[in-house]
Amino acid sequence: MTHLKSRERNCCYREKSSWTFDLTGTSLRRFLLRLSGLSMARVLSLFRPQPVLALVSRYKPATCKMSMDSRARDVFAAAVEAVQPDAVVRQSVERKDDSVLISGRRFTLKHNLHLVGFGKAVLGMAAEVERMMGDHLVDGVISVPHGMQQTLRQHGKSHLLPKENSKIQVMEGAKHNLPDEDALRAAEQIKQLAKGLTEKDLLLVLISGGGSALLPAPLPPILLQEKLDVTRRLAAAGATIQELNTVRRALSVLKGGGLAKYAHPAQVVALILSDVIGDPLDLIASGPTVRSQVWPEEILSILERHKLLSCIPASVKDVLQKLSRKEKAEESDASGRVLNVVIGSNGTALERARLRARDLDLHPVVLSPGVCGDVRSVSRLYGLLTRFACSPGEPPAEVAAEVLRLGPDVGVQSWDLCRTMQELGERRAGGSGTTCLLAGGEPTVELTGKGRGGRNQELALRVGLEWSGLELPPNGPVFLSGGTDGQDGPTEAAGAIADAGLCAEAQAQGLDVHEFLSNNDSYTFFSRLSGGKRLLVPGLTCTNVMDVHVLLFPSTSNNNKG
Ligand SMILES: Nc1ncnc2c1ncn2[C@@H]1O[C@H](COP(=O)(O)OP(=O)(O)OP(=O)(O)O)[C@@H](O)[C@H]1O
Ligand SMILES: O=C(O)[C@H](O)CO
Repeated sequence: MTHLKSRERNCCYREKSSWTFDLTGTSLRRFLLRLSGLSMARVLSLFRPQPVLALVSRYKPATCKMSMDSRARDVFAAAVEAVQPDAVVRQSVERKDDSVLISGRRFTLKHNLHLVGFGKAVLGMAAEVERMMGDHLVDGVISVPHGMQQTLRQHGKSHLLPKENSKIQVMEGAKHNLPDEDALRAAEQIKQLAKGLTEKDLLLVLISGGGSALLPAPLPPILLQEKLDVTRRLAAAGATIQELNTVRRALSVLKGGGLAKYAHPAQVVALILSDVIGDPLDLIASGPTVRSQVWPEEILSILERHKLLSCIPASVKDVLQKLSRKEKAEESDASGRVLNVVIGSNGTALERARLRARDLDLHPVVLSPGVCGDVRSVSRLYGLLTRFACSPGEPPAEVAAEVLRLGPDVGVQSWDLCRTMQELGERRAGGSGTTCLLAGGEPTVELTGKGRGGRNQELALRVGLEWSGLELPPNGPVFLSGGTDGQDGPTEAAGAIADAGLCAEAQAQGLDVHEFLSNNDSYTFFSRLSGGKRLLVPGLTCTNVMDVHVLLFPSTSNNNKG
């Protein structure tokens, strides 16, 4: 590897880190040939459809010096690859002769398997289930985002599509992540499939983020439009996903355990790719396989908190009144025949990112998979941790105190903050090389402007701003924030990368960081800055476990070595 020219090296890594390159291209083959000394035949055999990063990661670039930016991108790509829909199914479902093992339980297959699914990642999950189960799969219906199949084909991800003549009916709907008539029809089909099952049947339910919008079934007499209005107003008023899905559950036929009830007496196994902090089963896609008690008072208090009580439709009030009357009467024993299994989460992504960081000769430190709160507080946290990790001299005591004070605002426990600061402190004192701080979660942005952006790009920009006044090593730090679904808000980017020179570079190019921030225009900012080189654009990833943050700190004792 050492004999590769530096331009060629950079080119290889740029391609690898953005993991969208064309595998039929020649540059990666050349790279592998030179790097590994493998025969041409062996290298060509590696170019079968398989996860790109897994392929490249076998060839650890031991002596090659990647830029900080490339390493951050590479670690993010590894995080996303760990939660690819087909991979998470393969890792959690084991087919053994005529049975299937899931989470330590064995289920007998007798051409009795049925499948339903809803969410942004279930297409690839369903395709994998069909491949594994063969003839035992009798039928299936999945509800996926509008345009998903076409997009997968265009992105060369046909392996995530069910085969031709598949037994699975794919229904697309919920344009812009909002329930619509198409999604309503899909929900009805799913309900009918579940309703027809007997005790001999096994129903696999595939669930991932975006599932709530893809499985709308309002309780009569509520109309779809009325339910949509309520959830839309709640979201616009800043309701949390917990509040939003608590309300959705109460107003829905299938959410909050409704689907499992319809499938009774069949055995139900739900495979869940979590996109909610803490992986709460009853909230992910509003928990269609998790029986939950509805307390009308709770719903009313959520609506009151967001000043929406006066504008809820009569049909919603009607349903809430009826619920309070027959609250207990409706309990069913369906839950005894239901197994809910989380098969992938932000934690899964962070764990793979940690391993990849090690491969890249970084020293990984995992902060938490539960970072939330306003991006201003989160960027403040990362600014403080940067001072703690790499400002010259001993970190002032007030930095640690402020980090701990911020904990509740950003959803991170004191224990995790202390452990992280201890590790960063030890690295400061003795470690050489680069530290890789990893975190995940879903911060929020208070939208006040009319620009284009997303929470990841806004967070990266704010971290760059935090760093602008600090005295930092010349070769770092670098911060990457990216949405694992490949889309940050309504933009083509998944996120962006910041470094300590970001603000100065912006100023030199006539871009006013504060102006872009106050207009929530982070995408326009990063697109204009240096030809968009700091944007993270992996394209559609077909998965979703919230966001991943990668913060690289160069060693303070070794500033010039990176
Ligand atoms: N101009 C903007 N600048 C910053 N953030 C924005 C902007 N526009 C939208 N957002 C944020 O983007 C988020 C919506 O993004 P997105 O469509 O990726 O949904 P999501 O929350 O990731 O949904 P899911 O979990 O289903 O993927 C909201 O948190 C919203 O505040
Ligand atoms: O679909 C939903 O409800 C959200 O993505 C959370 O799971």
